Amino acid sequence: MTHPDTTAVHGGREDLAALGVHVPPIDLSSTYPVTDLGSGGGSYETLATGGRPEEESVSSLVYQRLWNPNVDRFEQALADLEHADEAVAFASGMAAFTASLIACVSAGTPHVVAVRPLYGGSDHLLATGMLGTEVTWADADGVAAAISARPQDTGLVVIETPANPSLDLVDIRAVVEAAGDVPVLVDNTFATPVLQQPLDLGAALSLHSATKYIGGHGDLMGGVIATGSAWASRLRQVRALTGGLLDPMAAYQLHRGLQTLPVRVRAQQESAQVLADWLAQHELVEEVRYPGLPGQSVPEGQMRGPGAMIAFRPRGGFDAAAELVTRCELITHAVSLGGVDTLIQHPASLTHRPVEASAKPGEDLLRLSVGLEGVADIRADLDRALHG
Ligand code: MET
Repeated sequence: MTHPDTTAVHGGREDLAALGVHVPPIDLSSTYPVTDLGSGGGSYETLATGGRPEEESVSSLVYQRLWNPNVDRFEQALADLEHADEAVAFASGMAAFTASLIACVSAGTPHVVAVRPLYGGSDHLLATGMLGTEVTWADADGVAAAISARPQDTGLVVIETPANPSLDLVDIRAVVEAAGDVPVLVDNTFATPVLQQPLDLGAALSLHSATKYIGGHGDLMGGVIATGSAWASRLRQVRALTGGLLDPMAAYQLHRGLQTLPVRVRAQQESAQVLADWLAQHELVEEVRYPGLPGQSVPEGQMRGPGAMIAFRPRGGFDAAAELVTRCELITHAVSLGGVDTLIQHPASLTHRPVEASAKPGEDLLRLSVGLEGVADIRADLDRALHG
């Protein structure tokens, strides 16, 4: 196996030289020619039920909702980085999460055990039950008990680590052990495969909002799940039938984004460590949450680095937090994360607004996504915003 940085640059590109091109050709076809009804029908059958074009029955890609070569290339590269057999990409992280939940419901196992905090949209989707799931919220320690209350119809355990927005850490191995035969889905958006490979720790599914670090430039929407072949087939069938597709142009951009993912994550992480250390000493800061700070124990062997997301509470409660975000000048006050520019936002008002009161982030908590600017400039902007 090559070094991960090499995989990031070359993954999903193995056949380009034979094609006589240096970068992937972009295929925007909505439909594909069919030679005859017998083989065309066979292709449709295979692709609409989660199969792949390599199978003998596939003579035509038939229709973009069933297959797209740019999406496939991105999926192959991402799967390699996640140490997964396959990956399945979607229109957004929420479309990816939706597909995993629909797969559970359609298998007759609609009960989901979830550990909070999760991204607010994920929490909201589970809490509404609008896809037919029923959620039990549990602590990591309570996962086994929550499953044993409904052993017949529990289809999934959902965790996010580091968690959005508070950077809480969950021990993936321990949850996998507690889950037994029930598959564990880890939202790996904050860590990226550069820092964490959930499948190596026993998880069945590693989910990303690819909009964030994988795209890395705040200019596209996408989601992806890295997993084993059986789950990949189920997810592709859900995608084909429900249409939550990743656009081919976005797939091209995400595939390109993977090439710089390791260097971006390492550089952003380096600045985040500097900023977290500085914030932790700041007279106007009450608390900093960052996996690279002392006392915030990362489960053994789980992460290769603390990442580039920081949560902190300025002194002065909600009013101080609300004022701080509007005073930032270099740092953009906006949701989303993982891009080249630094963003700050107030989760209780925005990303986690729909979360029920008892599970909502504190009203003084801010979330910072550290970008690639000079760290002294980010620090100066934060310092000015903190002092008012
Ligand atoms: N998942 C994104 C975030 O955590 C998006 C936001 S809320 C619409 O910032």
